[in-house]
Amino acid sequence: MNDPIIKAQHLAKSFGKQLVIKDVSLELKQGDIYGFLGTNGSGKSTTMKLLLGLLKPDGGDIKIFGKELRSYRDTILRNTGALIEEPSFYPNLTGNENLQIMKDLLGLPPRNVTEALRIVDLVDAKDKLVQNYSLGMKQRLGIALALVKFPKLLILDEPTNGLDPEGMHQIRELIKTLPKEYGMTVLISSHLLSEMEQMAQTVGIIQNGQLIYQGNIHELTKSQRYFLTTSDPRRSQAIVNKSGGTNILNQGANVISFNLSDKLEVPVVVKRLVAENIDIFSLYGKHKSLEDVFLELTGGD
Ligand SMILES: Nc1ncnc2c1ncn2[C@@H]1O[C@H](COP(=O)(O)OP(=O)(O)OP(=O)(O)O)[C@@H](O)[C@H]1O
Repeated sequence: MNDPIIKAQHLAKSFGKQLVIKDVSLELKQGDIYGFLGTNGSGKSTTMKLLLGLLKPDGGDIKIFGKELRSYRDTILRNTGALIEEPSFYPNLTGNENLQIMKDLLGLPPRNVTEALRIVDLVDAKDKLVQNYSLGMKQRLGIALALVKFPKLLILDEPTNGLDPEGMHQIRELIKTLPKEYGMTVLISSHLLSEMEQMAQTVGIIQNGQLIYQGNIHELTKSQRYFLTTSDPRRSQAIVNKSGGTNILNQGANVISFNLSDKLEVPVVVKRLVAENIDIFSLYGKHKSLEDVFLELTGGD
C-alpha cells in the first residue's frame, strides 16, 4: 500500500490569541493535483507553512512521504519544492542566472535548469534580466525555482495571483504536466474556484481555519440542483422539505430551488405536489458548478 504523500491530522495554530487554524486534516495521494481552496485569510498560507516546517503547529501531526515532519524535516524538504507568497530572486540577474545559483546551491546537474526553463516556457527569455520580466514571467520563474530540483512534492501558494487570464492559463497548463511527466504530487492553493475545476482532481476547502470539505472535485459537482416553478412556492417549499430536499431557496417569480440526494426522490416530490393540488409549471435539474457548491458549503459567505 502506498503511503499518502502528505497526511496531516488535526492541525491547529494560533497567532497570539487568534486561533487561525482550528482543525485541518489533509491527505494527498501520489500523483495528485490537490487544490486547496479558501477565501483570503481563511488559513491557506499558514497551513502550507506548517506543512513545510516554516511554522510550528500548536496541535496535530504531519507526515510527509510517510515520515514525521518533526523528526525528518531535512530529508522531507530535500524532496519538496515550494513557492510561498512572493517568489524571491536577484532582479539584476537573468532568469537563467537565478536558476544556476539554485542549481549550484543544491548541487544539481545542469540539465535540471534547461528542463525547468522549458517547463515554464522561459527558454527564450532566459537571458533577460529578471527586473524586466512581466509578472507572469516572474511567477513562472518562481515555479521554476521551486521545481528545479525535480522534487517529489511541490507546494505552490496562489501561483496565479494577480495574473491575467492568459498568464493563468499558462501556469495551469504547466502544472497539469507535472504529475504525468515527472511523477510529482502538487498542492496548490487558490481563492478561485474556476481555476481548480480545470486543474485539480482533489480539493480541500478551508473556511475560517477549518477544513469543510475534502474529496474528489467531480463528486462535489456531480449532484444536481433542482428548479421548480409552481402555483404555490410557499407550500411547495414545505413539501420539498418533507420529501428530503435540502438547501431550499425561494428564487422569486414562483421558483424555488433545492438539492435532492437521489434523483429517485424527484417523482416523490412531484406526486406530493400534485396530491396537494399544486400546479407544476416546470421542473428541471442543473449540474452544480463548483461555485454553487462552495456557496452552499460556506453558507454563502
Ligand atoms: N505571522 C502572523 N502573525 C499574525 N497573524 C497572522 C500571521 N500570519 C497569518 N496571520 C493571520 O492568519 C489568518 C490566516 O492567514 P493566511 O495567510 O494563512 O490566509 P490565506 O488563506 O493564505 O489568505 P491569503 O489568500 O489572503 O493569503 C489571517 O487572519 C492572517 O491575518
